[in-house]
Amino acid sequence: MKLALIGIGQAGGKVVDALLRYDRSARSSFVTAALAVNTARADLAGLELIPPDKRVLVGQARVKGHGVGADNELGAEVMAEDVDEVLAALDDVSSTEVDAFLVVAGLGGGTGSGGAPVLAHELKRLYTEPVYGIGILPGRDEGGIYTLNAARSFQTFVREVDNLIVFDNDAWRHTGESVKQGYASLNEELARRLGVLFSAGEVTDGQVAESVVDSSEIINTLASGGVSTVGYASARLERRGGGFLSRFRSSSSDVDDGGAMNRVSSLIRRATLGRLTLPCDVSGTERALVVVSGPPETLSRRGIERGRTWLEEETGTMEIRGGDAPVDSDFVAVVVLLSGVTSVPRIKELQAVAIEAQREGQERDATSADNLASLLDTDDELDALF
Ligand SMILES: Nc1nc2c(ncn2[C@@H]2O[C@H](COP(=O)(O)OP(=O)(O)OP(=O)(O)O)[C@@H](O)[C@H]2O)c(=O)[nH]1
Repeated sequence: MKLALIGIGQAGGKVVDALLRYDRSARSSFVTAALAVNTARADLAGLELIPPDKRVLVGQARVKGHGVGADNELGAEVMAEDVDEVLAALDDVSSTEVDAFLVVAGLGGGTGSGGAPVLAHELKRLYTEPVYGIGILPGRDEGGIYTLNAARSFQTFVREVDNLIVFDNDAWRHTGESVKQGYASLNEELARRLGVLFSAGEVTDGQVAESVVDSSEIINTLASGGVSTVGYASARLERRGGGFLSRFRSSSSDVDDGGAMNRVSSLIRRATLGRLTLPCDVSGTERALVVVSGPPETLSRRGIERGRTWLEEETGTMEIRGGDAPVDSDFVAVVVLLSGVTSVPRIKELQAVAIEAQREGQERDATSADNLASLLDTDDELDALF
């Protein structure tokens, strides 16, 4: 599947960099265009793989390249003011080369949190291709403002995109490690999962899949809308004698042997029941997609079928697509995309924060109205005196 990636804010830019790194190392070429947008000049300069002419500084007139300091209303305003500059950087991307747009942002800060929904809205207005979001939730230890930003931005972002794939930093923090210490490994983890998913169907090294996952299957799975989460599991392969290439010359009787079948079906279970990018109860899933990637002889169709049947029971949905993606690798990897998940404790928690913030805002407004009324009363009394 061919994607145009747009990373907004620091987290967004770094995740897009990580996706480019995956794309190059796996020689998968699912990235057609990659763009970084930020209000902070230094964050753009710190990126590695996004070409310098595809790094767009917005809000210069307002914040002079110094960032918006976690003010996501300001982040939204500067994006709205400078959105034409961002769209101009996408001008050379022909929509025939792109199957979808992917807008990536950390939802706890200011630039990405405020800007991503605004840009997604514009992209949807201008292009017919789907616009997906990748939203990164803050760690609980990052403080109230990050949680509040994420709570507000999440609600808007999910409305503006065709599907929001969520990564919860909090669920991925290693014990004793702050979220910041682990960013590089978190980004690599997310890039690996999305990389396997989106590179499915893109021909690598002339390998042909038995039952290809093409872009329309990814699009149909994500068409449930709402929120998605991604699971992953992999197994290292034992090298057989006769050198690396001999694995690709195995006879057809090896192709669907019991070992390969069990390996694939158990990887599908592990990917689903292991740590998801956004932990949730999988029984509230609307649609799912399974991608099994590895050397051709390890891609057992019966294993995929068995895994799909199990996933149908586990998720309660019949809308499960699946297929393989042959690659020259020492691993078999499985990605499970669970789309339209509804039973997500972390989202419920954020919604409660958003409702509470709205209630406090209304109370504050009501209190200021009361104060105003009492001031008016005083004025009336004063008027009465004179
Ligand atoms: N997974 C991941 N999360 C990140 C990364 N960098 C920052 N974050 C998270 O993203 C949120 C902050 O967003 P940033 O992207 O730094 O902020 P910004 O959008 O640049 O906005 P401002 O700095 O306020 O202008 C926090 O919750 C961070 O934990 C990263 O490289 N990977």
